[in-house]
Formats: sequence, structure tokens, C-alpha cells
Amino acid sequence: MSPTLSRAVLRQRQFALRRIFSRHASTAEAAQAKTSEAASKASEGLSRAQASAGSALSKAGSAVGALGNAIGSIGGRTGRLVGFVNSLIPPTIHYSKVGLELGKLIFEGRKMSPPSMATFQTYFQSAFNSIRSTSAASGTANPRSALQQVRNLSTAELTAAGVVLAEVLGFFSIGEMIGRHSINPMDVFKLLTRSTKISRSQTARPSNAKLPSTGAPSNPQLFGNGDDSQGKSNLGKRKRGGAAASEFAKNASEPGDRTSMSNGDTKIHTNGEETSGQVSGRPTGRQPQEECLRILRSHKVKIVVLDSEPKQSKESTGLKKSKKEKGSSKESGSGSKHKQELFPQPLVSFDQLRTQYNISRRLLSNIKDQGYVVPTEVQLASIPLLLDPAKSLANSDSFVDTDAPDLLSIAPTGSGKTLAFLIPILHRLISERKKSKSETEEHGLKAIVLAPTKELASQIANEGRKLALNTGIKVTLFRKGMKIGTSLERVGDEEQSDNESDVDDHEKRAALEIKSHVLVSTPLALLNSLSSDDGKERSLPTVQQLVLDEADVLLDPLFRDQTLGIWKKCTNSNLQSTLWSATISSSIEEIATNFWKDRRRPSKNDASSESKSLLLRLVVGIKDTAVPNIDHKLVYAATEQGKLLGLRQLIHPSAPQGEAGPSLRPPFLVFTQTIPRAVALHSELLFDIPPEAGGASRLAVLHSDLSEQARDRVMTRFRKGEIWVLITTDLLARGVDFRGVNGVVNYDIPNSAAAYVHRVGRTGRAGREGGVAVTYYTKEDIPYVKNIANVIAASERSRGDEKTTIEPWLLNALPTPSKRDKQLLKKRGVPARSVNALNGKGDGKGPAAARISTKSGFERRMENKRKAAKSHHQSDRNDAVVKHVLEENESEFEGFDD
Ligand SMILES: Nc1ncnc2c1ncn2[C@@H]1O[C@H](COP(=O)(O)OP(=O)(O)OP(=O)(O)O)[C@@H](O)[C@H]1O
Repeated sequence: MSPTLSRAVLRQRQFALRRIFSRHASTAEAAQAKTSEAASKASEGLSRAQASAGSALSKAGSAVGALGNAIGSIGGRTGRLVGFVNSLIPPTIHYSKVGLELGKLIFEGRKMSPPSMATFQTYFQSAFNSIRSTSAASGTANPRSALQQVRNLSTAELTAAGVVLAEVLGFFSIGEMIGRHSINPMDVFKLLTRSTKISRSQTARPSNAKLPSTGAPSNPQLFGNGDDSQGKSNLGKRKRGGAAASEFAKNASEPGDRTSMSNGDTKIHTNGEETSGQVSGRPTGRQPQEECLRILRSHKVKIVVLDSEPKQSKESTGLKKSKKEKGSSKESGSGSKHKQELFPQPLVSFDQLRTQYNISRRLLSNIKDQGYVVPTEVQLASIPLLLDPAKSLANSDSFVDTDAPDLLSIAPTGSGKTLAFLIPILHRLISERKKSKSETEEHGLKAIVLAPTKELASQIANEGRKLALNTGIKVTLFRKGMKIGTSLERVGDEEQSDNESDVDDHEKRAALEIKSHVLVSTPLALLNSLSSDDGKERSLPTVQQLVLDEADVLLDPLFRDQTLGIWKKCTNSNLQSTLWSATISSSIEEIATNFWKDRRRPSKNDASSESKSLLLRLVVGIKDTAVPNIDHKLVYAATEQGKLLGLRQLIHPSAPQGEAGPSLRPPFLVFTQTIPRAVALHSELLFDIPPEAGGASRLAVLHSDLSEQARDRVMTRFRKGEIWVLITTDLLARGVDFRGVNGVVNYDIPNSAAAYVHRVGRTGRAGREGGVAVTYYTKEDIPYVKNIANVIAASERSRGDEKTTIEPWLLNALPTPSKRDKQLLKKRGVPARSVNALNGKGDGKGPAAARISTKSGFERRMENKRKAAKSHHQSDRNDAVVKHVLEENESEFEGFDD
């Protein structure tokens, strides 16, 4: 064959190869699309890192390609061979990316597992054998015979070989690398773009490590499914995983069906008719009280009657003493010595909402559409009680004769309290709507949910809208400037907005008269709207249900007057009030109970105030303890500089790990004590994430001094996974639900044990495993850190760990803060880094001790500008974001010591 002819044949083969590659590429892209669809919002962030790595790979590929071209121009046989190899590089790079995505599946513990070394070897066994055999080696080493062999191959053989080679290279090299070594996306990025050598010891993580961002939790329940027939707590016996939970739900009873519900070793038989524990004259199809008790105990749920209406005796409220009550049961809080314990029918599956509590089909399907299958502990116990207390206590020795008990509910962070209060509200409104004959009948505002922050209120309203979809119930986020409408005509779903963007415009909002069945609001915005310009105060007589979410904050001095002000304006004598939080101290409980008693005291002129009422308290788990499914790390950093170094190590996971510091993967939240510190920390770290991985756009700050729109924007970007590290204040410490947050960093220690519980509760939501909470403390924090150490130790013990990460010597060595110290800390935070200290008005230890940056504000800004200019050359897109961030930053942050 002449050289011209062989060149033509080679070109033809390359063309055929490219066609096949592009066909395979589209299949691969479809697979990739499915992968990213399955990934959770937060893992989108991670995929982006990997995509960055992919693009870096491509760049590297083109560089190699260019080199190949240069070599190819050498000419002759060697040149052609090099040219052929060169043509294989782009598809190889492409398939490497496919391998990378497959590796991601492996890495994230999805359906695939990495191929074993043995499988790998079988692919290459023949090649290995050939290499070992000298004769074969000399044969293949001869370029003339190698070229001849290539020429003898048919086009089909050649293309097939090329595809297999590219796939094998791509899958095994990158997929195997990521899957086997569990390399962090950031490490991959570094490995591929900066040639950073990452030793196995630095990158190796337990192969079974699960991250909260890796998708839906298999079991949203935190406790339970263990045998607890003695009614003892099952500390340390928590069985996790989907099997137990789904079985729990699957076996839930249907009316008329004889089913057996397995709850660990607990067997409950129900048949839609009488059960062995059935109490004559009461509704049937229920579990006997002993079984209810057993389930509730195994899920660590306890419900007691805090107080019944003062003027009514237990006889008249229909409340009987249970056997247990007759024994001595000592409870703390709100003054009462003995508290009646209740054992309502637990809700073992959401299907029971329809079969036993007759909720609307639409509401049930909306619940299911959200992917909720197994009720969490707080839902399991509270929803039946709120939907129909008499029915839920039907087979119990204790039953209550009231339609709407008031409830104080204390359940861990991320345990689904929102759903627990929204379902009963919506059910009641839907039922009333059905009962009303006239289409035009005035319905009015029926329910109010109060939350301490706009972010949380917005989240609850969104959740409410999803559940109320097509039910005819309107849920509205109430914002500053809105007015409550005086009447409410029948509202259709078309009037519902799926998000709050339609009310972003302040002017429009000012004129907006809200007509809604359910309002979700912060207390001040709502209270202000109730006082009219002529000085007249409006009340809310139509409101039947009031929810205080994060009730301990709402009843804290900061919000107390506003919250109680609204509560008082809900003048309906049948108002049902429910209070929810992960932490409610006995003093807050007392305030709530006293207020409740005052409200319930029958007034002389109002006969209807003689209504039957009851205040219940529901506790899930151990009060005021962090969820058991997260890992806590308390790190002594000595100084502010030590903390900064520690945080930088977290942002750059390739820095030495292990003893030097804990490992944490983005996305994560970083909490500071004050707004200026959050802004300063953001400014300090702005350029720590390399531009190729998104640079400054991956980092953001969120605090209450930002405009509402800016706050919404950051929240949306963080939820989408575009932001990896979000620096914030206690504004985001409560209630806010980011499903995929892998960790929380307390850059500044929280100002109370409760604040710690809530901050770290932003990870490990709905039973997700793998969340990490890192808390740094310095010399200045030592007087205050014992409370936090105690919470960590209690949380670790609550999951059955014999040894906690808090060494006993440390607990002994740390000083116990006095009550006054605790109060001051709660009010002002650690004095050395309070705003006063930063302004030089403190105890003289600040601002130097409290300064985050190693540089002055001016120096930091100059340096950031230099870095921004440099990054301009690297990426236009990043530069735009950086510029924007810098502008936003500069207008807010003037530095501490300029
Ligand atoms: N039954 C369930 N199954 C699975 N996930 C659930 C269930 N109920 C709620 N969730 C999810 O759990 C997460 C936490 O719920 P929610 O925000 O209501 O928790 P919370 O108890 O109010 O937490 P916090 O005390 O922090 O406010 C949400 O993402 C929610 O969608």
C-alpha cells in the first residue's frame, strides 16, 4: 500500500471512529442526565465540582492533543502512529468523563459498586501474559509488525477496539480511582488540575461513609423499632435503615383488613373490628393501650396532660387516671407534681390518615407526592391527637373530651414538626369547607402560623402550599406592608402563588389586602398590620388555630410581647394553640402554661368560654439534646487565627486531616456570633475556593442586614447547590431546612446549649446519617464551653455510645458557668467578640483578640481586588460573580480597624 493510500485509509478509520464515538456519547449523555436528575440539590454542587474536574480534564486533553500534533508533524511511520494515538485522545477524554460520572455513582453509594481488582485483571490478563512472554513482547515491540497488524484489522474491528479501549480506560482509571479511594470532588479537582499528590491516607474515608447530601433518607425516624416491652427506653438500640421503617409503614392496618403490624419484635393485630384490647362502647379497629404504650415507648415519645381547665374536675373533662398515673410518676416543669400520661393510637402509616381519620383524598395524595411514607416520631404521636383526640385515645384508659387540645411539642431538629402541625390545620379547614353549604359563604382567616424569621416563615408557607394544592385552601406568606382582608370569598387554587416572588415588589405589596385561610408570618409584621392608622386595634376573632413554631424563641424576651400580643388578638374562645420546638426550657414552658391558663379562665360575660380544654405536652427523645445521628467535634483552636486556619483546612480537604482537624465536605454552614464577623469572615475566605471550582461564587454570607431580595437570592442559590459554604449568623440557626447540608461549623461558639442544638440540627435532617458538626473554641470561650460539651456528650450517649468524644477530664476541667454568666452569654454572646468589643468599648481585650482577619480591613479589600483582577484572566464568569460579591461586600463591610 502506498503511503498516500494508507493515509487515506487511516483518515477513513478515524472518521468512522468519531461517528461511533459521537453515537456513544449521546447515550452516555442521556445516562448522565438521569444521574443528575437522581442527585439531590446539594449533590448538584458536588457534581459541579466533578464537572469542573471534567472540563479540566478536557483542557488537559487538548494540551496533550496539541503536543501530539506537534509530534505528529514529525512525519513517517512513527508520525502516523502518533497521529493515530493522538486521534484517540478526545474520545478517551470523553469516556474518562463518563467514567468520572460512573465513579460518582459508586462514590455516592448508589446502585453500582466499583469493579474488583480481579475483574480488572481479567480484562488485561492476556495483555499481561503477552508482556510477560518475551517472544510476544519482541513481536509487539517491533513497530513494523505492529503497524502491519493494525492494517490487517477491519474497520469494524478497529472501531470496536477503540471504543472498548476508551471505555475501559475511562471507567477503570477514573471510576476505579474515585470509587476505590473515595476521593473527594475537591481532591479530584486538585489531582487533575494542579497535579497535587494526594496520599491514600489523606483521602481514604470509610467506604460506608454516607453523607446527608447523598439523597433521600431511608428512615426518617430517629428512634424505635426495638423491643421495649418493659417500657424502658431503648437507648442505643436504634435500628436504622429502610427495611425496618418501610415494614413499619407497609404493615399498617387498613380498615376491614386483618393485618399484622410488625414493629421490631412488637406484633400488633388489628382487624377493623374489635381487638383484644378493645374497650366496649368505644370506636373499634384500634390497638389496645398496651400496644400503644409499647410503640410510643420504643419511639421515645411521651405525652402528658400539663393541665386541664382549672374549673373542671377530671371527671367532668372525661379524663380518667391511667394505671400508670396511679403509681408515682414524677415529672419536672410548670409546677405540677403528677402528670397524667396519655397513650394515643400511633400513626404508623400516612394511609391511616384516610382510613382512620378520614382526611381528604387530595390532602393524602399531596402528602404522598412529597415522598413522605413513614411518619416520624413527632408525627406518629401528635397528628392523631390533633386530628381527633377522642378517636386517637379510644382504646386507652385515658380519653379526652375535647375537640382541640392545646399542645406543647418538643421534638428533635429535623424531625418533621412542620408537617405535624400543617396536616391537622389543613384537614380541619378542608372538612369545614366541605360542610359549608353555600359556595359564597365567608370563610375568613382561620389559622396563623408564627415563626421567628422570614426565611423560616417562607419555608413553612411553601410547605403549606404544596400540601394544600387543589384543596381550595389558601396559604399565604405574610410580609411587611400587607393587610389582612376583612372577608374571604371562596378562594381557588389559581390564586395561590407557588413562591413569594409575586410579592417581591414592595409597592404592590403595600396595597395588597391578603385574603387567605392560613397566614404564615413573623410576629412583628403581623402585629403591625393589626394596628390601623386611626389608632384602632384589630382583633382576629375568626382564627381557630394558632401555631408557634420555634416557640421558645417566640416566647423569649426579644419576641415575647409581639407573640403574646397576637395570641391575645386571637379572641375566639375555641382557639387551639400549639407550640413547637426542639428545645423548650422549663421557664418558657411555665410562661406558656400560665398564659394558657389566663386565657382559659372563664370570663363572666362569656358563657362559651366554658369550653372543654386541655393542655398536653409531647416530648420526643431526651429534651434539649442534639439529634443522635450527627458526629460532633469540639476543637480547641486557642486563638482567632487558629480558628481561621482550621476553617481553611475544612475548605481545602487536601490539607492534612485526622489529628490535625476534622474532615467536612461541602455544602456546609458556618455560624458566627455577629453580623460584622460573618461579613469579615466572608471577605477573608472569598478567594479560598479555586476559580476552576467556582471560586468566590461558591461562598456566600447571609444575615439580617441584607435586603430581603438578597436574602432570598442567597437562600435559593444555596438550596440549588451553587453555594458550597454559607457563612451566617443565628438567623439561619432555627427551623431552616436544607436537606443536603453535610455539616455545620460553629466558627464562634453558640450562646447557649439550645442554640447549639438548633445550629447543628441544620444537618442530619429527617434521620439522614453522616452530618458533622465542628465547633471551634478559643481561650476566651473556655468559661462558656461546658454547656456545649455536655450537650455533645448527652447526644452521643443517647445513641448508645459508651465512650463519648468529650473526654471526662475535659468536662471536669471546664468551669461551670453560673446562671448569670449563662444569661449574659445568651444576651450578648462571648464578650471578647461582641460588637462593643470590636468597637473598642468592651473589656479591653478586643478588638485585636476578636479580629478575624490577619489583615486590616483596608489591606483585605486591596488584596481581594488584586485577586479579583487576577481571576478575571482565568474566568470571565467567575469575575462577574466576584465583582458583584465584592461590591456587595464593600458597601457593607468597612473593616474593623481602618
Ligand atoms: N415523614 C417524613 N418522612 C421523610 N421526610 C420527612 C417526613 N416529615 C418531614 N420530613 C422532612 O424532614 C425535614 C425536616 O422537617 P421539618 O423542617 O419540619 O423539621 P423540624 O422538626 O421542624 O426541624 P427544626 O426543629 O429544625 O425546625 C424536611 O425536609 C421534611 O421534608
